[in-house]
Amino acid sequence: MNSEKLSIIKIGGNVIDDSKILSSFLQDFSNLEGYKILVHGGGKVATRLANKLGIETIMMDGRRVTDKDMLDVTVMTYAGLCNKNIVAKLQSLGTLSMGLTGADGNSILSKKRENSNIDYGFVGDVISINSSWIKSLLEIGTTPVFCAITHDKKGQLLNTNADTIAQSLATGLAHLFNVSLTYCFEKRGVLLNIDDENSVIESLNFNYFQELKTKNIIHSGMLPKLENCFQALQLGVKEIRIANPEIIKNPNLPHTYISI
Ligand SMILES: Nc1ncnc2c1ncn2[C@@H]1O[C@H](COP(=O)(O)OP(=O)(O)O)[C@@H](O)[C@H]1O
Ligand SMILES: CC(=O)N[C@@H](CCC(=O)OP(=O)(O)O)C(=O)O
Repeated sequence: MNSEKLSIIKIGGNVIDDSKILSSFLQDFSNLEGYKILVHGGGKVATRLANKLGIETIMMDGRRVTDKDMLDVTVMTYAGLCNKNIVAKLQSLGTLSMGLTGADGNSILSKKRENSNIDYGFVGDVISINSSWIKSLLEIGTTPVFCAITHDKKGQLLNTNADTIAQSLATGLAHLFNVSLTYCFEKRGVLLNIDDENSVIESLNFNYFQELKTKNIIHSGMLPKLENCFQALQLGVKEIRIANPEIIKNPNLPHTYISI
């Protein structure tokens, strides 16, 4: 194992949607030393665009049901609008970055979801990542910026939850780097009371997660996020945090540390 540190940071739709928060985050991300990868969602932006086009949004357990029309919306939004805006801003900050879908460099291979009670449509579950290619990008000084689109290597693009993309990259690179994974969103961390920013759960393990899920204290988009965290820990990722984007600049701010 290479002891070199790799920081994988994921930002969600609410961060991307607020230009002030996004700019401030990208400045901090640019200042971050060492190997790094940015993963972004953009669910909120896709929902808004779909709405403008008269396409209904259906979310099940925090995941988007993606028919052909919705797939087009998500590809345009995530791989186009969001990804290219972020990459352009990073270039302006002096970070040599490259925007990628999973099809680019065959970097993230996935499989259309089957065997689910719900027909999610064109939603992909990650099978593998092209870790050696991603490593070489990092080694030539490039910062990859991944969006939430993958492919099946048969010519089909698939919509994949951005939290899962971050987790798959983290686990797929854990044999090559000392990986830390940070999920940034609009709140300070996982909260005991969603309306109280001061109720951050500082440490969350799997049993406590199950308890809070049963009590509906953790729900919606937080469910796939945490499921991804526990999977990543089992597969060798060393450090996982859920936090506000401010954590990048100030690691001592309250946040949620995930453990098995
Ligand atoms: N206990 C909780 N603490 C914090 N957020 C929670 C909790 N339970 C549910 N959530 C919801 O999860 C959302 C984060 O998930 P999601 O929207 O998928 O994140 P992202 O912005 O990273 O895409 C929060 O905006 C919040 O509405
Ligand atoms: C299958 C699935 O749910 N894909 C997500 C991908 C984007 C995403 O994850 O965006 P956030 O991080 O902003 O939520 C979606 O289309 O909403």
